[in-house]
Amino acid sequence: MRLCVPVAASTFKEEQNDQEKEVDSKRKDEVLLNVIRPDYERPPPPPPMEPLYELTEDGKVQETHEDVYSALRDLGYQSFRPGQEEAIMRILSGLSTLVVLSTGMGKSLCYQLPAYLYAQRSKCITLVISPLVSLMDDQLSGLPAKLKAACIHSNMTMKQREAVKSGQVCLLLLSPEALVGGGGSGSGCLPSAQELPPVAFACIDEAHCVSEWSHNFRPCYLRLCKVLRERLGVRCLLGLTATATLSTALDIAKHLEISDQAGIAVRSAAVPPNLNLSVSTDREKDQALVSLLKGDRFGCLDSIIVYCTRREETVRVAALLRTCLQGNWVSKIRKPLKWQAESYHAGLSGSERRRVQNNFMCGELRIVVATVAFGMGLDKSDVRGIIHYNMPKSFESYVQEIGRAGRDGEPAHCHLFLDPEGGDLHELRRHIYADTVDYYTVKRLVQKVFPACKCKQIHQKQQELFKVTPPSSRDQEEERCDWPRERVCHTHERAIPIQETIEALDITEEGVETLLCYLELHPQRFVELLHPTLSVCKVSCYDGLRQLQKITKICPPIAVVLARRRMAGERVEQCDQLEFDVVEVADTMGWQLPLVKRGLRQLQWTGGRSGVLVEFSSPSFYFRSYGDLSDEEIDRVCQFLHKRVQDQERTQLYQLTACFKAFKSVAFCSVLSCVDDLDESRSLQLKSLLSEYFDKRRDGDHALKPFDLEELDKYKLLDWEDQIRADIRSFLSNRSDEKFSGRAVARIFHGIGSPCYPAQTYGKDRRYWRKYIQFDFNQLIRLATQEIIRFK
Ligand SMILES: Nc1ncnc2c1ncn2[C@@H]1O[C@H](COP(=O)(O)OP(=O)(O)OP(=O)(O)O)[C@@H](O)[C@H]1O
Repeated sequence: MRLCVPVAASTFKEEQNDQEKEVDSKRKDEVLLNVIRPDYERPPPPPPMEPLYELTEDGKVQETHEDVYSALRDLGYQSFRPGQEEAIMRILSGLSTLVVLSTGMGKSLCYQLPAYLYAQRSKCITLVISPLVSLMDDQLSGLPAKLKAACIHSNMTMKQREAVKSGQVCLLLLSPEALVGGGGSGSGCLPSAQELPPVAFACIDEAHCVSEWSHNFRPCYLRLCKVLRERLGVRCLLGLTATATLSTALDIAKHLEISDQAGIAVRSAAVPPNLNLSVSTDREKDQALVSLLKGDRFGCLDSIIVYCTRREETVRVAALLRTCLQGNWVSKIRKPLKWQAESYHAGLSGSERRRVQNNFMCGELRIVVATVAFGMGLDKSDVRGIIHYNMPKSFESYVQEIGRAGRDGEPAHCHLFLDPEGGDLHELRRHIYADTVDYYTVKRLVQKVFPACKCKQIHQKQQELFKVTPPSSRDQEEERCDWPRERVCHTHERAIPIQETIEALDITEEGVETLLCYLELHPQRFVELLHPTLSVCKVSCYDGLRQLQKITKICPPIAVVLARRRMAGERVEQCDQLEFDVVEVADTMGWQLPLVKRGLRQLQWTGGRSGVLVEFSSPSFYFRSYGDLSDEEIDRVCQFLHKRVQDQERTQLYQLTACFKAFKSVAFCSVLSCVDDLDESRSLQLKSLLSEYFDKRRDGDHALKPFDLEELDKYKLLDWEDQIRADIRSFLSNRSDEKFSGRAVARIFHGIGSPCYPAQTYGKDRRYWRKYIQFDFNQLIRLATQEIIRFK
């Protein structure tokens, strides 16, 4: 916490002496509560590294130097692929850059070559932030021999850590979590900025996760750029992604602070030319799939991935294929039956998943029937076919998934089965609704995030004390403008327990984190997110009451906790155990949390084993937030958050619907029209629809026009309203001892599990679970809310 009351650190000692002189205990408590240490300043980040090449006088990137070509040869390549040279020269000139290139087009070289050249000039390191820890080892082994690299993980040996610190590696791979949690906060595994060699630049792989408008926004990614700049002093950032619409690319560029148009280095065609695409709307999908795999186009292909949305379906379809493709000859050799098709999903054990993946990688397994869990970072260049048994959730996902075929540039085939009734559409809409929250929930979270502080009263008292005329004119002026330019409160550190919040609000951890991120992204920076921490401290004194009194004298945080309890009227003399929110105590005192925690832990060891046990528990969201927001401002914050959630929902519905319509427009009624020959013109038509989608700038108008959705809703709520209401009433009376919100009921009728209403429990009652999946979710909420009110 910043200063609330200007009392210097030395004053604390004086006040402590006062305590020892046994002054009136009430006075002591007040003193303790007002003790503030000077504000803690984080060590400044190291200065950014000088770029290898200066810009020309007119601010342009220089011509490519001979050193760069020679480095290219050192890494085993003869020439650049499109886009690589521009991106590499920008990074070597210290300019942040975003590279949007299809899968397999060679994005990795854009960080490998500059990392190599920077490390040749001086001892330095390049950070590569990659989302999947499980893939890092594969990534390491695939690097050119000349690049010394390491990856950060929790079980790194001392020797490996030392190698990183002493600059023996030039590339360091790490997950976003390892970065955001490390480098100064003390909780991650990345050495702090002071221990690391200078960072040449940082590369963010899968950079679309940075954009809140992306199909795959990950809250942790948002904090990356901030941490890289503020803690590690990195100025030059390289973003890599294969799937970003122009809008998303521009948004990522904003996060990377790329100001010039040239910063978005390359945008290749959304779909590589060697992929041949087709779509069909067969009613008998199983039969159609078997016909496709027996036909001329797919029958001779060796490596095929079939994507399904649901895990159970992957198992069923794999079994179907094993049966139906029995005795079917494939291209080169007749494979033993068990290698024909296997399923893969995140619910399988690690060893089972590895077995399937390895068999597929070495060409012994022909078909993997998988959920999207399969294929991320798959380094198999000769996958020849991708079949979507269900529709993907967006164009981005589609492009990413088909991009796993034909990475060697040879022709590959992709087919999508589209449910003509829109069944997949309803299934996918459930996932979107699962993430949304209502205004009431938003408000409850906001109240937890911005509890009122006393800064305003203290400030007013100070002004009265020093007879400062209140700056009424300034206040009035501030009232007129949108938000106050300066706040009396300089924010406080707070923690809200993760599990308790999830249960109280019935939102997932990721959902809460996303809302907190939106608050951080707001121009007012309402919160500053810190790495999650254990916020509850329990101190137990085995030697009884007197021991607690004794440690009060040597541990100011304990003294503060007791003082506050005494002031609240509690009889603390009887205590031999204390439990408190350590974040709140540290904030009240203006002390750094790690210092307070360390001090408390040391109580266990004062003079050998002390008979004091100190335990920390309750993993919590940890952040700084204001405490002086007025009621009206709190309402505005809620409105802002709720609108953001609704916009996000509309964007995703837009993407989903746009996807469905586009696929439908190029679909054959039956797969038989494309089992043997490809219809080139329809394949090109779909590619151009995809390009149009990726190139179109939506200028914040992500919203779906209402009629777009209604058009797709075959089932009109009005025709079914009485039946739905009756079912809601029956559900409520069957569970009359439980409390439900309209949203909770709508989720159950859509088959969406949530922390308080899990699928494992509520999914068992098939009378209600998933019953009205085809109806509009928001209308179901409305009906359910009305019935709940009537039911009361
Ligand atoms: N300039 C080049 N000349 C020849 N081959 C190259 C060149 N650049 C990259 N490659 C090769 O292209 C293949 C794909 O490269 P890379 O893995 O970097 O693609 P990517 O765009 O990162 O793909 P993904 O999106 O799947 O991660 C690799 O085998 C790599 O060696």
